[in-house]
Formats: sequence, C-alpha cells, structure tokens
Amino acid sequence: MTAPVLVLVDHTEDGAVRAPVRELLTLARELSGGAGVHAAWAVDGVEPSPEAVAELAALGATHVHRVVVDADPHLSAVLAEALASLLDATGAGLLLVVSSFENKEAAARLAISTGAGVVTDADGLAQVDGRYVASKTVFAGTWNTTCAVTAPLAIVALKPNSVQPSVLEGAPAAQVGEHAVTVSDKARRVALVERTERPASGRPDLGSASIVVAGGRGTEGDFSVVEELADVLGAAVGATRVATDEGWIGHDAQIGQTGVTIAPRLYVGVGVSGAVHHRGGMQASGTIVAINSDPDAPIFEIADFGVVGDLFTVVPQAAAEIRRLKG
Ligand SMILES: Cc1cc2nc3c(=O)[nH]c(=O)nc-3n(C[C@H](O)[C@H](O)[C@H](O)COP(=O)(O)OP(=O)(O)OC[C@H]3O[C@@H](n4cnc5c(N)ncnc54)[C@H](O)[C@@H]3O)c2cc1C
Repeated sequence: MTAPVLVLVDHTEDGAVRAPVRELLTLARELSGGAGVHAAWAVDGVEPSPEAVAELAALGATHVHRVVVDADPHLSAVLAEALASLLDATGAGLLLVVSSFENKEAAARLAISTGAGVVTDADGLAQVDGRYVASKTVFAGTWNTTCAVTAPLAIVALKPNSVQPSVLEGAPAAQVGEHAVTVSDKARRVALVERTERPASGRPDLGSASIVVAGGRGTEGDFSVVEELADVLGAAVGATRVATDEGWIGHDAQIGQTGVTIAPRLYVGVGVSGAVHHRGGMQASGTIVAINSDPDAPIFEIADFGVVGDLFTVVPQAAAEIRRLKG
C-alpha cells in the first residue's frame, strides 16, 4: 500500500517547527513509500519561513501547504474542516498529528466527518498487510496494544518521543503552495475571544520533553532541588497531584491519570510514591529513576534505577556530579 501521507505541522509563535513534528515526518517518509509527504502549515498569523520550509524538506516533506483558513485554525472544528479539505486535495491515506489535546479533538471531529479510523496516543505505527497498525499503551500503561485501522483513511496522533527523528541526506526542495479553505457556519459557532500566553519557564514543554524530573509530596513544597536537577539535565519539571493540589507548582505540571501523559526517554521521580494514578501518566517512559527514602515505595516496582535516600541529600549530590561530568 503506498499513499501520500499528510502531516500537521505544529509550530511555535516564532515560526519554529515543534520537535515532535520531526518524528512525524521521519515516520511519514517511511510509510509513504515514495508517494509524497505533504506538510500542512495552518497559517495563524505565522507564515512558514524559508528556513522552516527547508527544515521540513530535509525531514522528507515533498510539499508544504500554507493552509489559509477564513477562521481561527486553533479551533478544533475549523482545523478539522481545513484538514478534511487538504486530505481531499492530496489524496492522502494517512494523517499524522502530534498527540496534543488540541490535535486529538480535531482528529476525532475529522474521523466522524470522513469516516476515518483514528488512533490517539499511539507510540508506534507500521504498515502490516496493507493496513496501518498503531501501538499504544492502555489501562494506565499496564497493557501494550496494537490497533489496526480498517477504514480507507487513517488518522494517527503520535505521542512525542516515539520515533528517532532523522533527516534525509540530499533531500530535494519541497513544493510550497497555498491551500485556501472557507469553513462552514457550523465550524464558526465557537469563537476564540481571548488568549493568555503562559509565562515561558525556559524549560522544555512537559508533554514532549525527552527528560522529565517530577517532584512529589516528599519535597515538602521545596521544588528548588527538583528544578536544580531538571536544569542540569535540560529537563522539564513535572509533579504529582499532591504537589499541584498543595499549590507547590502549577496544575499544568501534573503528570498522571488526571494530568499530562508523558513518555520521555528518561523520567526521574523525586519523593514520588508511584501511586497508580500517577503511574498511568508516566509508566511508558523509557528509563525510570526513583529517589525515595522508603525502600517499599511502589515506584521501585517499575523503576529501572532506584536510590533509597533522603532527596534533599541525594538530589543536590546527583546534580553536582552531573554538572562536574558535563564540565
Ligand atoms: C481520581 C483520582 C485521580 C488522580 N489523579 C492523579 C494524577 O493524575 N496524578 C497524580 O500524581 N496523582 C493523582 N491522584 C493522586 C494519587 O492517587 C496519589 O495520591 C498521588 O500521586 C501521590 O503523590 P505523591 O507521590 O507526591 O505523594 P505520596 O504518595 O504521599 O508519596 C510521597 C513519597 O515521598 C517519599 N518521601 C518523603 N520524604 C522524602 C524524602 N525526604 N526523600 C525522599 N523521599 C521522600 C515517601 O516515602 C513517599 O513514597 C489521583 C487520585 C484520584 C483519587
């Protein structure tokens, strides 16, 4: 089965391609079988720069579509209609999006309107016997499953850190074109009235970071040790619900069943017991390191490396040693 693949390009307000998009394009390149990789850039006031187009081409995009919609493309109904129109125009058999709340909502709407099969929170995707087969963990990370899309069109929302991104040596330039979309009145029933930018922490985004250091009740509200270790590792800072409920850190840092689901290459839990609701959001991490004073803490059941000790002693020592090794 060879069919063009469409990739939704998430970008920052500065016009930079977000890191997980590199993974989508790497995967799209393999799965398209040479039938073409179409990158969709929803113009939300930010245009794809020549540098961004060159980056997309190097990752395998054969076409870059400037999707110009007559409504706000950050609204899921609007984005779904814009992508439906582009799927039609490109004849793509697969749409790849980064698994974010915004994109998953658009994917669900799109699946209903197009009859596509949709898999969200996938951590892998392959072609098996002419079908797209995605892998994903379910039931709080306790089961690994594979889901085959049986509809002619597949939509897959891929979790960050699922694919090793790579560039294509000597990739040709991508064809850049405009795809204008007029959305229906139905899609205009919601209007975005206000947007407040979250103050930048300077650290990576929790949902897509490749290293996460999470703090729990054991920190007793002193997140400075967690932040110190995160900064020396170039990691995002996460937390348990206890820590966010106590107001020690914002709710957007909460990892778990009722928070963010993460799958970084490295997760470090600091004063985190490893309760089932927390594990549900981090169990799919590549390597799990736990620092806890209680040798019987449940997190040690899933940890690859564990340190039994007082976090206020262990973490500063670890940070100092990593800093020394880094020179
Ligand atoms: C419906 C529902 C949804 C939930 N959703 C979530 C969710 O999304 N995310 C989430 O995280 N929780 C969630 N919870 C809460 C969850 O059940 C746990 O209560 C919570 O994860 C525990 O957080 P904790 O590990 O910080 O605290 P605790 O379980 O109290 O663990 C603290 C750990 O710190 C260790 N410790 C203490 N002092 C030190 C020290 N000085 N040095 C080293 N270690 C130390 C202790 O040994 C202990 O293991 C949910 C609960 C419910 C009921």
